[in-house]
Amino acid sequence: MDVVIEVRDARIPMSTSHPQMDSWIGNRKRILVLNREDMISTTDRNAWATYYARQGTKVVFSNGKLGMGSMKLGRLAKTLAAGVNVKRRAKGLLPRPVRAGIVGYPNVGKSSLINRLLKRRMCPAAPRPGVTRVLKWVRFGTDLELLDSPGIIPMRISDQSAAIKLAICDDIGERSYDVVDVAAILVQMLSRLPAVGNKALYDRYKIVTDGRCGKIYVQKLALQLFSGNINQAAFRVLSDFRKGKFGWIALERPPQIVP
Ligand SMILES: Nc1nc2c(ncn2[C@@H]2O[C@H](COP(=O)(O)OP(=O)(O)OP(=O)(O)O)[C@@H](O)[C@H]2O)c(=O)[nH]1
Repeated sequence: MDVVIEVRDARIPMSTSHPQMDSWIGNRKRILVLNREDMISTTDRNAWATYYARQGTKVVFSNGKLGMGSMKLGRLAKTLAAGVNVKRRAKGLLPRPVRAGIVGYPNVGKSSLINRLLKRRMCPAAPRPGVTRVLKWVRFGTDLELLDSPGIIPMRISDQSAAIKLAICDDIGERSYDVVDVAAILVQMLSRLPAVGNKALYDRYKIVTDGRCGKIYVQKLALQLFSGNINQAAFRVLSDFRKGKFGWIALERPPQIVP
């Protein structure tokens, strides 16, 4: 690969950053993509844009569902890797297409971004993690080749808070977490987020939060809507969050900015 396009979930850019990514990328050029930009607020987006600009990191915000950002990504990849063909020409070799590898956690939108760029459904994309299973090269025009890759997660996620956020955002498989525990933590997180708070939870479910125990809240929701089935209640809370029923909000803000 001449350039690596690392895709992260804009709702959780830190938790979707693989601890080994830097060592894998080495000296290759990198473009950081915060996908799902439609799932965060403008304030969140600006906070992340400022943070990365201060670090001197190139970042592209994108929407893999509608295509925003994909053309910019293609252009940037070609520009960053232009040096490849300068070197080839100097050696008397013919130019070749620039090779850009798209990497990142499962379900962050890698395949969707490629499909949007190509304006064709070349790579399978679906609303669940683990859809892409093999590496696949696809050609974009005459001068860019893109590599779609299966989502990668660390063997062990030692940071529990990151693991929970990955579960909440549907970026890891359902079989790897307890849906009730995760929904209970989500209720607590939402009740503390200024952009959501207890009122938004009450408006949606007509249940008052005690601000401490998310599990009791999910149990109450189960009794109210699902004949006591706590799993179904937990799924409802998670799916409401993922559908933006509490508003579009990031679960992570840049380190130096207090949420
Ligand atoms: N709302 C929204 N949905 C998106 C966006 N990008 C992708 N999606 C949706 O998210 C789901 C997952 O997208 P994929 O492109 O399959 O994700 P992936 O990273 O290739 O997933 P793996 O195959 O698990 O590695 C699909 O249902 C997409 O339609 C986005 O920017 N916004």
